[in-house]
Amino acid sequence: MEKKLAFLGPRGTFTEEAARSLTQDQPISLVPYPSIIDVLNAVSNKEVAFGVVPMENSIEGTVNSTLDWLIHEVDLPIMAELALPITQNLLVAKREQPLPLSAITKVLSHPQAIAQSHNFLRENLPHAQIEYVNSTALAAKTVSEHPEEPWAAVGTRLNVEIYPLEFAREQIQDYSNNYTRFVLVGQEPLALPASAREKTTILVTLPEDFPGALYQVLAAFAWRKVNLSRIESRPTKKALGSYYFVIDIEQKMDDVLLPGAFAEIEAIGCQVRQLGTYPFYMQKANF
Ligand SMILES: O=C(O)C(=O)C[C@]1(C(=O)O)C=C[C@@H](O)C=C1
Repeated sequence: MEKKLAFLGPRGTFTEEAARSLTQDQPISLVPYPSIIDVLNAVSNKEVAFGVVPMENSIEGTVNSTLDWLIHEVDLPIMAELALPITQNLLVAKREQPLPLSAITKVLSHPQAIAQSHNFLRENLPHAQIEYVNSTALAAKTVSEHPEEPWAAVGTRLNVEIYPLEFAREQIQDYSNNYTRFVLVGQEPLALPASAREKTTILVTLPEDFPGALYQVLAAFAWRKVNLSRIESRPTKKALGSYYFVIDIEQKMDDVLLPGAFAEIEAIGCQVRQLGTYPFYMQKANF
């Protein structure tokens, strides 16, 4: 039976692009889900074997719902990561007379996409109301279904091929070097292409009232010359001021260095949980 992969839908999201790229040529059917949480729950409940969700954007930072759900609500390994170049476009329903920017009353999109285009929107559409929705493609679909309304969506080029839409303006993101990292999670192994870069992500909980604990955690990696590429704190949700540290390590899990570092960190009273050890891919931009 063909395996299924859940992605943040509807059709036409950046997440769909990432999912297609990660599963090229494999007999896997892609199924859209309405939210990041629905994707992760579908994998966790074994409705589908795999899921792809956004994890971090180079302009706006971490997608908190992804990280928090992986930490608190489901226990799914990260199996791969893909960084995709992101270009945002202003899309309007196809009509006989083009809609001038000054006539647009409402702009719909995902909060990350709006945040990536703040300057453009403030300068060109200062009077338009902003409406946040679950994905860029949902915004695009909604705008295409209401051609009578002077609305616009911020989203991918792919939407113009899927829905009856046209470009009001192309490439409206505030910074050209805009990337989003997407992660593949799953319940079973998947054959993935080899990659020159591998990563391991861990979650570290510090003991209370231990001065210098974070310093010691970092020291365990530093003296082993293990490269870290991200350290992020997220609330444990148990008390104000209590945090987890999510750490990305630039190598895959091995038998010596990382177990040694984790044992050293645990010896000072920290807890270490592995969120995944996986290949990392990066798609080149043609901005
Ligand atoms: O709405 C989409 O198209 C998504 O795939 C989500 C998402 C995100 O959550 O960051 C993905 C990439 C872009 O950064 C904007 C939105």
